Amino acid sequence: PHSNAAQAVERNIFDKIQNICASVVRDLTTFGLCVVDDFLGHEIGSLILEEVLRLQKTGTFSDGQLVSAKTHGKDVKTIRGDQITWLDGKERTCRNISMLISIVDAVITRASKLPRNGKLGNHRISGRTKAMVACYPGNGSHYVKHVDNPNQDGRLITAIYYLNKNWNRETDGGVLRIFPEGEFWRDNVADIEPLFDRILFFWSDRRNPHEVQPAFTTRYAITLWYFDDEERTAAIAKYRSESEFFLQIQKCLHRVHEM
Ligand SMILES: Cc1cc(NC(=O)CCC(=O)O)nc(C)c1Br
Ligand SMILES: [Fe+3]
Repeated sequence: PHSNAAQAVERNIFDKIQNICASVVRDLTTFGLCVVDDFLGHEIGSLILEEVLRLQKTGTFSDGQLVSAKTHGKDVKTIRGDQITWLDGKERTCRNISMLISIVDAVITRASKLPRNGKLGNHRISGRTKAMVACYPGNGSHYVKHVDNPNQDGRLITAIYYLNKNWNRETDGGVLRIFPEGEFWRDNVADIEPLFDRILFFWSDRRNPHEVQPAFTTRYAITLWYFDDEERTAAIAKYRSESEFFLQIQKCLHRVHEM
């Protein structure tokens, strides 16, 4: 039962989705990345943040990966890196995160269907990963420079929604530094602050190596990866045949042992 106010919010958001799609297509095509601020508005953004904080309190986050902090080349201590949990958006306790997911789905789906546009037009996007909710503990943990999809695993677009109020890069760090390929960028980098209610889209492949600089305040983000149909189908087929291949090898080795 939607109240009039909720209906008004929903209409407002779907209006916003229209013009966000156009800028996503234009910016992805031109710059390889797209930043949209004030994506859902303060109220809905805060509801999403509350759900993430509740998830963290109820301990659903995995223990962050252990990263060794080196000083003068010596492993001095291992610190906890980002803690993550995966949501498919159907969880009853995460209605607002589910709404975020369906809104980002709507943006990506519409953007991929916009008439005659850049590279996005040639891609059919019909699937995505679950939503990865990440929390950097703010103990100086960072994320090393990497490419999300270096070997054609099917992921075309990375979408990251940030939840950090009053973020100040000078004191809090945690900037996402992207090293975009492409004419426009030359040797420049794109420093993206993980600001509250900001969403970032970028090509997941080698066009966008990126790193998270050390964060000194707890840093939350929700990431979705959208699949290019063709590449994903091929990746699954490849994976199946490879695992089939390794199963054959194992059987042979097993027989050898039995001889
Ligand atoms: C687990 C995992 C996390 C990330 N996250 C980022 O790159 C940080 C983006 C940000 O929070 O600004 N990337 C990959 C390829 C994997 Br796998
Ligand atoms: Fe990444």
